[in-house]
Amino acid sequence: MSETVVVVVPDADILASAVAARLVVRIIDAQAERGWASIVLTGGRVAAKVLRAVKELPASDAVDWSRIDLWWGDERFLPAGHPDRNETQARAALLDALALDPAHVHAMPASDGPDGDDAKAAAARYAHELAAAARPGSSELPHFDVLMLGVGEDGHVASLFPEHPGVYETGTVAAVHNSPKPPPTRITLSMPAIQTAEEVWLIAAGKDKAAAAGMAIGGAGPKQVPAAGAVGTVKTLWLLDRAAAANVPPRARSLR
Ligand SMILES: O=C(O)[C@H](O)[C@@H](O)[C@H](O)[C@H](O)COP(=O)(O)O
Repeated sequence: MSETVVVVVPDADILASAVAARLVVRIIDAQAERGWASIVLTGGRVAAKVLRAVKELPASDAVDWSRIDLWWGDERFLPAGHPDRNETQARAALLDALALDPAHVHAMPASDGPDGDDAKAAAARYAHELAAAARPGSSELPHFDVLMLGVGEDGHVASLFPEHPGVYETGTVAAVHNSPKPPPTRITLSMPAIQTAEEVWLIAAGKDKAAAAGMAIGGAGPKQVPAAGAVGTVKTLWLLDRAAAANVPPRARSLR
């Protein structure tokens, strides 16, 4: 049974630093335990702050960045190198400064890639890439030590939006059209894929996220508030600043 822990820190800057420190330790532990780490990145402003904080963290030098798989939970379906792509922003924030093995950095396809502007074909390609790295006992997905997610004001995670077709996806990867958050076309892990991660970390800062965090932690339905469905097999971690935690029931809070 997965446990849910809610960690509340004073502000967005401290949140980014705290998540960065937690991520580095988690990667180091995974590499000590399994010789490898597998992390799923996300997009958005908070995620970029976290990655920048990792780059500034001295302990990041304790990570063997050649022994890690990086995946994405979603991507804006734009040409390679487009500044709005989550991959572009992650590379600028951190990845280009690391001695990563390029073969283990699994960016989602771009709209000028082998499938052109066919987002459905590009989603299928990423599903195939995931399956090719599947862990023992699974035919479709690798082991994910940590899957990070930002949280939208409407309660979306990755590119799974309230009552949008993607939240009904039963496969591992879906194409998203007419996204409520621009750009309109995206690729996203499905909720069932997200739920295979050992730990799911939901990271949100600011008062505009308070409603979504409060509803998700308070037990809202995952179709209406997708963040409510983003749970890990071992742990679900809500990492919030005080403003985003304003609606979280006190009983749910734990400063661990
Ligand atoms: O591609 C995206 O936009 C993200 O994957 C999206 O799910 C993001 O994480 C949330 O919208 C939160 O974004 P902010 O942290 O910028 O509010």
